[in-house]
Amino acid sequence: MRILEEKVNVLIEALPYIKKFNGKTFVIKFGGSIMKNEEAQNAFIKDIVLMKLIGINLIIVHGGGPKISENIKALGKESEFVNGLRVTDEETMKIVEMVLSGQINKEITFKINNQGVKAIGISGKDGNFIRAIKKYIYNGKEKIDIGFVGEVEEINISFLKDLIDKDYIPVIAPIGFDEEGNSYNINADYVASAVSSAIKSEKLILLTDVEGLYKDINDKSTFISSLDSNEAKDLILQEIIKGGMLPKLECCISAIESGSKSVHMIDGRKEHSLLLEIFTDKGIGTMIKGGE
Ligand SMILES: Nc1ncnc2c1ncn2[C@@H]1O[C@H](COP(=O)(O)OP(=O)(O)O)[C@@H](O)[C@H]1O
Ligand SMILES: CC(=O)N[C@@H](CCC(=O)OP(=O)(O)O)C(=O)O
Repeated sequence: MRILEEKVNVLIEALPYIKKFNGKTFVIKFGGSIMKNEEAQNAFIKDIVLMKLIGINLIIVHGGGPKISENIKALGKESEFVNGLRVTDEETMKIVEMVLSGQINKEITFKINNQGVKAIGISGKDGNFIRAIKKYIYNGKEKIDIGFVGEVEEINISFLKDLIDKDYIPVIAPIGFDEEGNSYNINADYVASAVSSAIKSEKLILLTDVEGLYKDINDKSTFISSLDSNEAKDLILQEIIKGGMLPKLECCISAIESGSKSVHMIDGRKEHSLLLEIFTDKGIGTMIKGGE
């Protein structure tokens, strides 16, 4: 009897959120660091299907960094990163496309379609979707060339809206193009943030391999469950946030400042973390809201 009551309570707690989010659009980034966990990946697919069936429009952007590195290693080469971005020569770009567009994108898309919900896998090269420009890194003194690494210049919003209007879940591989015929490798957080900004999504949700944001990653008591974009900027200015979290947090701030209502960073290793964040009062990760 108690179990039944608990189940009913879960549904009742979710009801206002279900009403609130019906017809709204969420952009969800599925990070490569959690892809090796099969259970978490299957739970993610189920969460996506459920959210779509209750009327939320979804756009998925996926990563795949670890799998790209594995493939590069199999060729006897080492991956090289500058400021968290992969140095991408011509040969590396071919591997990036093969892994992201050819493999991971199709795997996720197929799994969603198999559950009876329509998904369509695209990269930024399909439908002129992500126009990119070459990204340089500045180290204070000079401009560093890291090859075919891009940043988003323009998102083809009407193409995206057409897919959503036809009830598809677009599943996006973070690869861009330019008019000269170049392909670009773009960090998936940047693509998710740019897509979220372009369509002014209700939520941008980044699934990663950490519970959320800590003031000090070595002290679990410093977990931050909610902050606004000004507080997030302060953490960066004070150099409290470092490493892989720095570009991620910058993406969150940029999405908020361009019109996304909220950004959530959640632990993709935890099964059904998406549902727990969206449909419970307390949530489980870090939520960033617009500044006052
Ligand atoms: N202050 C912080 N709070 C949370 N995570 C942090 C922080 N500083 C660094 N990190 C690291 O950032 C990592 C997430 O970034 P990243 O590896 O780029 O994720 P992904 O592959 O999902 O994009 C975490 O695994 C964590 O170790
Ligand atoms: C330029 C750059 O670094 N691109 C990334 C693209 C994949 C990605 O972003 O994957 P994760 O989300 O799993 O890190 C890379 O080559 O690894």
